Amino acid sequence: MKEKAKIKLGISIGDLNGIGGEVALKTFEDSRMLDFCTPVIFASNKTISHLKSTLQLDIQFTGIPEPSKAIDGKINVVNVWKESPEIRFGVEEKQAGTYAIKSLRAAVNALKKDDIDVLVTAPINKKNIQDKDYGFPGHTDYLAQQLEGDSLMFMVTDKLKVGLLTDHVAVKDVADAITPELIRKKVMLIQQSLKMDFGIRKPRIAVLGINPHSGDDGVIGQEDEQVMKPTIKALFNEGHLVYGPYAADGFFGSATYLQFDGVVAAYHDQGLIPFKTLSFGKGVNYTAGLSKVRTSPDHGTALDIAGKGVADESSFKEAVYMALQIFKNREEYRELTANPLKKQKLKR
Ligand SMILES: NC(=O)c1ccc[n+]([C@@H]2O[C@H](COP(=O)([O-])OP(=O)(O)OC[C@H]3O[C@@H](n4cnc5c(N)ncnc54)[C@H](O)[C@@H]3O)[C@@H](O)[C@H]2O)c1
Ligand SMILES: N[C@H](C(=O)O)[C@H](O)COP(=O)(O)O
Repeated sequence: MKEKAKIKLGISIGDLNGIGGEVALKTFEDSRMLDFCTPVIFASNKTISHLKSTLQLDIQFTGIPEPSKAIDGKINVVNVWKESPEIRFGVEEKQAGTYAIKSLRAAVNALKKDDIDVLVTAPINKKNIQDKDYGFPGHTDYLAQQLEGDSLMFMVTDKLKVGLLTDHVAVKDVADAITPELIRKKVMLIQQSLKMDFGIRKPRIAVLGINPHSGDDGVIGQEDEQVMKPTIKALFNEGHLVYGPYAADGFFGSATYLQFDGVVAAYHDQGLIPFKTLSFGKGVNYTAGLSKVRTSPDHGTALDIAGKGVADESSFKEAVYMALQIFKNREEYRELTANPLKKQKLKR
């Protein structure tokens, strides 16, 4: 029987002065990882050689002329640039951001052309990536523009999956941004992702309130009364297993989150502080809702430890596993939903 082709996993290298290259390469120091996928790193042979020797990494890689030529069983490197940009670990500077975006653009182009199947992004610095051609606060917004679908910032582990109503939005703009339409759209994206990407048939979803104590019946702000409650009730009445709004502090403090398959947080830090506190190093940042799969570790560029060889690659490894699992789950979901009768097993 013909062996199924390995999933091609693209990697954008992130900020060159940060820990992205280190955690990505450390992940593939364990050659067993090549049994699960074929990695394709978007950077250059010289840059990867430099990282390898400076950080004393035990990897072998192969330069390939283009992503479609990736070889199974190898760590493939595409030459996105020919020059050797200086790597100055720990330094926040424009040049590192420029190369991060070159790598990301090349990887996303390959993803769109199906030269790679999934993408794992190493962290970028939001300030030094800004220029006239790239005006996004992070990967999520760029991918939303480049790929089909509506994006959702979804932070995931086995036990906790937190999706955001508003992601890279300034706190002063959060309340105005949260409308019944937005809540409905994001809740539906979370529900669909839990079904299609994580194989949960009837997901239970909790929504967190915007204000302290979900507003205490209108004593502290009106948003929970006027926007959150009626929208959640309407969704529930339509048959969706959506509950809330829950006061965020007690919800996490009492571990109520364990009773739900997904949690909807109103804004970035409401969701990401508990998420990272509970699972830093094991969590994955997944961009749900789009036509292609992109994951990322749960940390940033960590300039304070860059180049020291002490960065922990666990979350990057989880991001790799999760991208592969979601890709497979989506294939299975497509098969099942394309012809639901075909797969049913008759019980006699
Ligand atoms: N996916 C992404 O591109 C992404 C994600 C988060 C933050 N960022 C960006 O990264 C930059 C720095 O952000 P930050 O300082 O808030 O967060 P950070 O995650 O980079 O660092 C926070 C702390 O955690 C430590 N840390 C992070 N990853 C680690 C690892 N793998 N092993 C050991 N220690 C680790 C750091 O040393 C630091 O002390 C910002 O520009 C931010 O926007 C990017
Ligand atoms: N909020 C994300 C986190 O803390 O992990 C991070 O900034 C990355 O965002 P993008 O995936 O949009 O780059």
